[in-house]
Amino acid sequence: MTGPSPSRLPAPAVSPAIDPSTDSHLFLEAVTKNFGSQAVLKGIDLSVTRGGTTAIVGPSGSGKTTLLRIIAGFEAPTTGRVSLSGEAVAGPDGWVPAHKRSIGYVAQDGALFPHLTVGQNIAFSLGHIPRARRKERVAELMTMVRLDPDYAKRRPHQLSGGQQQRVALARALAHEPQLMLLDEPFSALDAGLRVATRRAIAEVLKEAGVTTILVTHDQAEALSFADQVAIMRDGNLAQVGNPFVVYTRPADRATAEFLGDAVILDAWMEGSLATCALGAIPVRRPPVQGEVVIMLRPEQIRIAEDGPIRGTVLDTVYFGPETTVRLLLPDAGETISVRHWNAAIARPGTELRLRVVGEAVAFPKG
Ligand SMILES: Nc1ncnc2c1ncn2[C@@H]1O[C@H](COP(=O)(O)OP(=O)(O)OP(=O)(O)O)[C@@H](O)[C@H]1O
Repeated sequence: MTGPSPSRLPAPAVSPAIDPSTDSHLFLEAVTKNFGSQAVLKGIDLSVTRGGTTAIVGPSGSGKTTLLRIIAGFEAPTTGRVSLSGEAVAGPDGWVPAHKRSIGYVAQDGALFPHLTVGQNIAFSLGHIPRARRKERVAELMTMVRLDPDYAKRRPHQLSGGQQQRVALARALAHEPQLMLLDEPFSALDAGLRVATRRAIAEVLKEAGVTTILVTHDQAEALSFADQVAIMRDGNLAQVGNPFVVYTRPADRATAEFLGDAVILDAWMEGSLATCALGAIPVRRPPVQGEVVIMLRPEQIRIAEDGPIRGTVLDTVYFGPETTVRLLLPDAGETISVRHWNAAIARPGTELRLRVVGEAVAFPKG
């Protein structure tokens, strides 16, 4: 058995002191926030690249909105620093008020003025340009967010939820912010509209080259929208990384389970192989040797006629494109869930053969 060498230990998910890279647009350093005796943010370090898209995702109450409000300048941090393009905007080195930070903000419900028309809502943020130019600019902004400029005469309630969110985005884009903050802007939309609106808004912001931060509690939204995902838990960032890395190599078990379905199994780590109910599975950079728990995503466990592992179907849940199949592994006495496209493959009691593809992630036990 080979012991873990220091070089094989995983790098810390969030380094304690991130250097602001030259293209860093937003830089947070050890940001904390207390409300009375409640510590809501406990030391946030985050660097956001210019023109990049970051999603802050986490369970309700983890501090996401508070962090966004600190970035916007609606709240001051208790300790720590916030810099925009290298300039201190909050903390001991300076304070720049919200309206001078070149930041746009789109709230969950869009917060449009119901008594104004769509055009007037958008023009509300156009005080800086001559009156004669405003109508034309409203039409430009509406085209930019893929809305028919004829809708300018309508009132917000005469538009769909997704269209209203695009108006809110157009209004937020009107003063040409360099940074756009989106606070759960899609959560009130139904599933289909949500995906379409999300895609449209992501495209608009990318085309405009606006750095974007999206707050969401929906992990699929975070993974699909952003090029950097920051997972927030209980006032800390549990992990920051690109969507593929955080999904396939979560920093800890809670992050693994938050980001999607996870198959968690007890295992014995020896070298780079973890022996568990599914056999010996390769693990990249095992954190320790001996007793561990390992994590696989359900899509890594394939139903295959020649698979080496036996599983007996306990039950299935049908989701349309996919069926979740719960299986008992009789040799190990453990239960796991896998996914398969063919709902007809598995009736309770059927014995299936399984094969694991790819690597598992191991976490120290306990
Ligand atoms: N102005 C405030 N005064 C006192 N407590 C506050 C204030 N704002 C937020 N909190 C508390 O801070 C904690 C984090 O709230 P926050 O809204 O940042 O969480 P969140 O992750 O955005 O949650 P959700 O997803 O439910 O919106 C909560 O316990 C909340 O009650």
